[in-house]
Amino acid sequence: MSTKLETRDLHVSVDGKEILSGIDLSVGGGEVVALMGPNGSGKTTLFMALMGHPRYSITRGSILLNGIDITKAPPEERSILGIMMAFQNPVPVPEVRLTTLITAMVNKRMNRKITDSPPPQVVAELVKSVGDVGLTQSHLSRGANHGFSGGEAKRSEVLQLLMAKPKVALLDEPDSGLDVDGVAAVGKAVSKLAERGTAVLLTTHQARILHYVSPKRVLVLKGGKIATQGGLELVEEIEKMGYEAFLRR
Ligand SMILES: Nc1ncnc2c1ncn2[C@@H]1O[C@H](COP(=O)(O)OP(=O)(O)OP(=O)(O)O)[C@@H](O)[C@H]1O
Repeated sequence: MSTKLETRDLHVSVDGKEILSGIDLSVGGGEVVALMGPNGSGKTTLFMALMGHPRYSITRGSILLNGIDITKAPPEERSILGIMMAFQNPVPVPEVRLTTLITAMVNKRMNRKITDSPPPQVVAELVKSVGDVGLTQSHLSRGANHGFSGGEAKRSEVLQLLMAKPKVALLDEPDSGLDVDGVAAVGKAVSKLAERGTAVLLTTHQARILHYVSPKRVLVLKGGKIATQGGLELVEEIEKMGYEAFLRR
């Protein structure tokens, strides 16, 4: 069955303050939906709520995965159901080598013991994917994201998604801090994820990555609400006008 993630009238508060006020969205397997909006409009808040972060309280509305209400599901359950997030500021995990982390995720997906050695085809795929995202084998043997440059950490997050093959991928500004080649590499990797059937929601402030991922829809958030939605033409308007004028038009 093809994946479908939906939110209905989603209201989210942080520390008692309402940040999102009635978000309705839907993203299906194989689709990319881009989320844009000025700083502070609520993009990260939406992703944290979708992941089930306990600080983000859902005060009204629901989150559905393939029609099943997961609004109250703990983060571990959402992860097991196949929802995975790449963070705006990836967290270093010095104690766990990147290769160990990726092997554990792949083993979990394949219902193997998480400490098992990966099968040869997975090793071959990992070697290729490391090259595709512009990292090197030496990054694999370092603590995950530990001492990685900003751009390397973003590439590492996308590498993890490529290998974990989640049903739903939430990418929070996957292009921030990346050089031109990095945006191309990450853009192509995100596109590959969608081609393989993952439902992709991504936030960005730049048009460039969207030319690689061809989003089905672009949603523009303002003050915790979807102000408008459409196609890539919205991105061109935002680039030309800036958010203030765009949202006033
Ligand atoms: N504990 C809190 N109390 C009050 N406001 C908060 C709290 N936590 C977050 N906010 C506010 O929620 C709003 C949404 O933040 P969020 O990080 O979701 O925005 P964003 O759209 O991802 O922004 P950016 O583009 O800058 O990454 C911001 O205005 C932020 O200051």
